[in-house]
Amino acid sequence: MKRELILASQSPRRRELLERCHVPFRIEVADIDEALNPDIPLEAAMEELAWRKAHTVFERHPEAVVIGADTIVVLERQILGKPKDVEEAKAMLSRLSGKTHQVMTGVCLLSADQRVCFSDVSDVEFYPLTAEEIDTYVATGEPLDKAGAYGIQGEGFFLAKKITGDFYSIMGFPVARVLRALKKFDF
Ligand SMILES: Cc1cn([C@H]2C[C@H](O)[C@@H](COP(=O)(O)OP(=O)(O)OP(=O)(O)O)O2)c(=O)[nH]c1=O
Repeated sequence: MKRELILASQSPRRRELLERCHVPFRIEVADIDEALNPDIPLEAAMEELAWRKAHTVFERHPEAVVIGADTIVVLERQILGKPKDVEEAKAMLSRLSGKTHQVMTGVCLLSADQRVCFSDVSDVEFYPLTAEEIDTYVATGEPLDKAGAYGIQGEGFFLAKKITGDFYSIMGFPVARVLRALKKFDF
């Protein structure tokens, strides 16, 4: 039996990257509390959060294959999520300036008979940023819906000096790894 594929994400980046896989899918957003479990290692907590997103939608469609994902930025063991306003975006970028941080993405694929969850970590080194560069970038509006207040794929291209890891995972979706994991599912 062929199953329907559902992406449980409102992220336009995840939709765009899954579209590259040439597999039919639709989107249904899981509106959940995105708090991370502080009692387990961060990688495991990211996988659990991705699982919660996928499972919320899977409960409504138990015949489907559902994908959930979540992305955070980690600087010196502190988590940077999405900035709540322009001031917080500027503060986040000032903290990231001249340093190396991690971008962690948790992914979970779920069906009635299978569950594949993993997390993927990349290192990103930023150039030292001037206050003017930060102000100009924040004025584009791009940082506000993004973990760590930047989008490497967009106007934020000028921030990073070095990336070690999967570029697409930094965008929010390690698409090659997801496609490989999807091959185990019948849909
Ligand atoms: C670091 C970084 C993050 N991001 C984005 C990816 C994610 O959309 C966002 C992190 O927020 P998430 O909570 O992972 O995702 P979301 O709220 O956009 O969607 P949903 O919860 O429904 O799945 O930051 C970029 O687009 N580029 C980058 O370089």
